[in-house]
Amino acid sequence: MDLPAEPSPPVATSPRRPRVAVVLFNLGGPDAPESVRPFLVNLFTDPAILRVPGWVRPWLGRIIAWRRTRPASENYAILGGRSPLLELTQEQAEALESVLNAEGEVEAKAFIAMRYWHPMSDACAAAVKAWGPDEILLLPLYPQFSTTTTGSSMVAWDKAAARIGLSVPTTTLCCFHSDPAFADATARMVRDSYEKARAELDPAVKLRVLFSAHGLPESIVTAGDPYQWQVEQSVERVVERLDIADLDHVVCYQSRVTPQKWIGPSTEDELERAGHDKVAVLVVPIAFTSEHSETLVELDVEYREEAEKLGVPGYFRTPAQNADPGFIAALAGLVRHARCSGRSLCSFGGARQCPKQHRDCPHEKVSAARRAQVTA
Ligand SMILES: C=CC1=C(C)c2cc3[nH]c(cc4nc(cc5[nH]c(cc1n2)c(C)c5CCC(=O)O)C(CCC(=O)O)=C4C)c(C)c3C=C
Ligand SMILES: [Fe+2]
Ligand SMILES: [Fe+2]
Repeated sequence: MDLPAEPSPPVATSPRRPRVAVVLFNLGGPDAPESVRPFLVNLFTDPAILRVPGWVRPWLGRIIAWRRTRPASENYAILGGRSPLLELTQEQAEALESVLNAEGEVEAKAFIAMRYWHPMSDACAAAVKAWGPDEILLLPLYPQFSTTTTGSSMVAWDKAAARIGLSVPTTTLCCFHSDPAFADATARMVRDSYEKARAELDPAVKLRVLFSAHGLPESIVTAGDPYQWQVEQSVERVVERLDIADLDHVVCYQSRVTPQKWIGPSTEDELERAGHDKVAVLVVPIAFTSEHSETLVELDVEYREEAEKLGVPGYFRTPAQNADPGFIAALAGLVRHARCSGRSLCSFGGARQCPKQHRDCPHEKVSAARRAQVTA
C-alpha cells in the first residue's frame, strides 16, 4: 500500500536584497601624457569652473588649457606621465563594495563617474543601467560641497542619466564635511603623522599643522558656494578629536591656477610664516580623499622644496585617506544613513533636516539663503 506522501517542509525564502548602485564622483586625471591637454580642455570649458558668457567659454577655456598643459604635464611626468587617481578610486570602490555586501542589508555595486577624464558620467550611467539597480546613491568623494566639484558632477550625471533614460530612485549625498566617522578616521591619520613628526623633531622645535584645502576663486565663494565654510567645519571636527593641548593649526588653500583673487591664506604664505616663526609644519590635505598630482607633486615636491628654501625646520605630510579602513567604514555609514533617511534627504547644494532626527546627522544644513544662491 502506498503511504501518503509526507508534506514537504516549507522552503525558506529570504527576500531579495535591494540592489544599490553607489556612484562615486571624483574629478579624474589624465591616463597618458597625450591626455593632459584634452583633460584640461574638459575642465576649463566646464561652466562651473570658467564662469564667463557661454560664447566666450569654448575659446577662452581652450586658451587656458593650452597654457596650463606644460606645467601640468611636468607634474604628471613626475608621476610617470599619468594620474594615479583612477586606480586609487577603484580601490576605494572595491573596499566600499565589500563592506556593504558583508553587512548583508543590500546587494551593492560601486561605480565610478569622473568629471573630466574617463570613465565619465555617460559610460558610468550606461554601466549602472546595464546592472539594473533598484536604487542609486550618488556619493561624492569630496567631503565638502562645491559648485565646482560635486555640483558640477551632479549636473553631468543628471544629463547622462537623462540621455539614456536611466530613471531609478536616486539619493544624492551633497557632502560629509562634519560626519563623525569621517572626522574620526581623518583625526586618527593626523594623530599618527603628528606623533611620527614629533618623534623625529628636536623637542625644542615647535610643530604647526597646516590643514591645506584646494583653493577656489573668491568670487565663487561670494556667489554662495558653501565650500570654504564646510572646510572650516571639517577642520574643527578633526581638531576636536585630536585633543592636543594648544595645538598650533591653521586652514590654508593650495593649487591656485588662475590669475583671479583666490581664497586665502595660501599654503605658500603659511610656509613663509612658518619659516619666519621657525616652526616645523605638518601639512594635512583636508579636501582630497585620494592621492593625486596636487598631493604627490604640489605638496610632496614643490612645497617641500619651498619650505626648505624658506628655512622651515621640518616638513611632514599626512597621507590622503585612499582606502583607509576607517574612511571606507565612514563611507559605508553614509550609504546606510542616506538610505534609512529616505530619498528626500539631500537636495542639490545642501540638505534638508534629517527626517529621522539622528544625532550628529552628517548632512549638515546649508542655510536656506545660501542654498538658494547655490542652486540659482
Ligand atoms: C579654476 C580652476 C580650478 C578650480 C576652481 C578647482 C577646484 C577644485 N579641484 C579639486 C580637486 C582636484 N583638482 C584636480 C586637478 C585640477 N584642478 C584644476 C583646476 C581647478 N580646480 C586643474 C587645472 C587641475 C589639473 C591639474 C593641474 O593642472 O595642476 C584633481 C585631480 C588631479 C589628478 O592628479 O588627478 C583633483 C582631485 C577640488 C577639491 C576643488 C575645489 C573645491
Ligand atoms: Fe582642482
Ligand atoms: Fe540623519
